[in-house]
Amino acid sequence: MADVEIDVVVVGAGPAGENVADRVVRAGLTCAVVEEHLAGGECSYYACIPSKALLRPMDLMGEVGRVPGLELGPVNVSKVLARRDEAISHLDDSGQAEWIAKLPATLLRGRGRLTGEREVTVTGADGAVTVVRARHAVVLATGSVPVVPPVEGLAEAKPWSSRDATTVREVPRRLAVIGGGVVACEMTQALHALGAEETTLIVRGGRLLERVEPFAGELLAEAFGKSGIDVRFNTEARRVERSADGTVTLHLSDGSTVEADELLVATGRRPATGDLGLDVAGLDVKKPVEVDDSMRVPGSEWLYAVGDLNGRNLLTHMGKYQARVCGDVIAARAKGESDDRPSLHDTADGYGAPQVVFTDPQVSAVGLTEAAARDKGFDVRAVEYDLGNVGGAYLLGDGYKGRAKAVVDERRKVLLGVTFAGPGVAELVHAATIAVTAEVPLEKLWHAVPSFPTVSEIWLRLLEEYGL
Ligand SMILES: Cc1cc2nc3c(=O)[nH]c(=O)nc-3n(C[C@H](O)[C@H](O)[C@H](O)COP(=O)(O)OP(=O)(O)OC[C@H]3O[C@@H](n4cnc5c(N)ncnc54)[C@H](O)[C@@H]3O)c2cc1C
Ligand SMILES: NC(=O)c1ccc[n+]([C@@H]2O[C@H](COP(=O)([O-])OP(=O)(O)OC[C@H]3O[C@@H](n4cnc5c(N)ncnc54)[C@H](O)[C@@H]3O)[C@@H](O)[C@H]2O)c1
Repeated sequence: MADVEIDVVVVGAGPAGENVADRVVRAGLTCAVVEEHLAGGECSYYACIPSKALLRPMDLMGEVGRVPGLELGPVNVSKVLARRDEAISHLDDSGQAEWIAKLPATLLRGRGRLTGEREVTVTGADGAVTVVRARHAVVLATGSVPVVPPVEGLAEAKPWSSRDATTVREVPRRLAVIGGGVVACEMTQALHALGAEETTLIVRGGRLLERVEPFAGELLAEAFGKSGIDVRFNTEARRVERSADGTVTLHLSDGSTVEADELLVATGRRPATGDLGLDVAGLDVKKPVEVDDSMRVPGSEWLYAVGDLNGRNLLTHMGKYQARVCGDVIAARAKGESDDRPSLHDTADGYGAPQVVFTDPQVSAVGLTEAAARDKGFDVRAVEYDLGNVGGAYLLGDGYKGRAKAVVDERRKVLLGVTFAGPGVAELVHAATIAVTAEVPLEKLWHAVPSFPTVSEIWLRLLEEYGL
């Protein structure tokens, strides 16, 4: 048994954990990062990167289809999958391991577990055990794992998780998907475009993307329907079975059945708290690890949690933001400096994280929806505008269809949230993020003149709708 003493120990080398290491090392501390699978985490190999690589051809097909004079050729699926494989480095993390080494930080391969105050025990694949003691902080960054609902026969039918969908080698001809959130919508559309001819989406509720403004899910459902994806709202799987020839049969709550070659379950994720030794710190393994705005566990001097594990916002960019706050605050505290500088508090999560759903139409949003703002007691006024009537959008393609909505705090005259749905709206959301998080008064926003003819002219239209 080897013992290591170091300033900071990070458990989990996903985007959040890696960024904590980066920040503490930049500040002059030493750091060890514990990783049991691939350095780079879920995002790099099984989530953001492969899903977006698979969605890009569908995105371009949509664009080309809207511009007369361009021809759409057949999709070469094997080349699309080969590009996906390049994007995920063929599931080889040596590049990331090198990046960690160059920080420099120490990569410890194995499963990390809290075994005492400031102590993590790492068990390698070969059973070798290393006990690592942190002088200043232990940061947990173990991410999240998919949830499989307790439906009769579902687990036995060996459904796909998002990992199977994003690393797909052979696109099933018949695909069924359970869920109506981001993973379900993105992967349904990607796989349908890549050859899943019969695609059925089984949605428990009455709409897609239930956390964003309703019009976004409605536009997406309309596009799904047009492209031949069969969306069944207000429907649940009651029983699932897989026959000897591999066919999966879903018995649905409305009495109908769906047959498919593969079934993707995309019903959300839960924090990866299992076997992490959270009891050592008196924490409940069934819940996300609660943290304060410096990402520290309340009541602890040394334990922090960043990324999906703390349940604030399950998004890579938010995990990395939290990691920057966390790494910097650990360094400040280690040096006896003030930990009260503005950059040492997580305020962005509180505004409502920016997010892009890379479907066609894309959906991008930041801040609060109108309903959420009203629930929080704000004095709200919301304005909407049809994106198809914006010159820059119209020029992007015939029949451009989209919508935007701004939610205004009437008392302070600032934006609480903005949502866009339509082709190519991904890049619009950062301007909205600046307006929302910097609380730019509408009177000032009026002077941020959008270029003509760009889709950004939507800003002018929304402000005019508001009455400026
Ligand atoms: C299909 C899909 C697509 C997505 N697309 C996007 C997107 O486009 N944009 C976006 O912002 N977000 C996206 N997300 C969400 C994003 O993947 C996560 O928010 C992000 O990966 C969280 O980062 P993390 O560092 O907290 O955790 P992870 O990336 O999950 O990394 C955690 C790491 O910890 C390791 N680990 C776990 N337990 C232990 C242990 N006990 N010891 C040692 N190591 C351990 C794991 O092996 C893993 O490497 C997507 C998610 C899915 C499922
Ligand atoms: N582009 C992106 O930013 C992106 C892409 C993919 C995933 N993600 C992140 O990953 C996380 C996980 O995504 P997700 O789509 O799995 O989760 P989600 O929470 O977004 O959606 C889960 C869906 O499953 C449904 N559901 C839950 N339990 C169910 C049950 N028992 N039966 C039937 N339906 C059920 C919900 O109603 C919801 O529609 C999200 O928080 C998301 O932010 C982000």
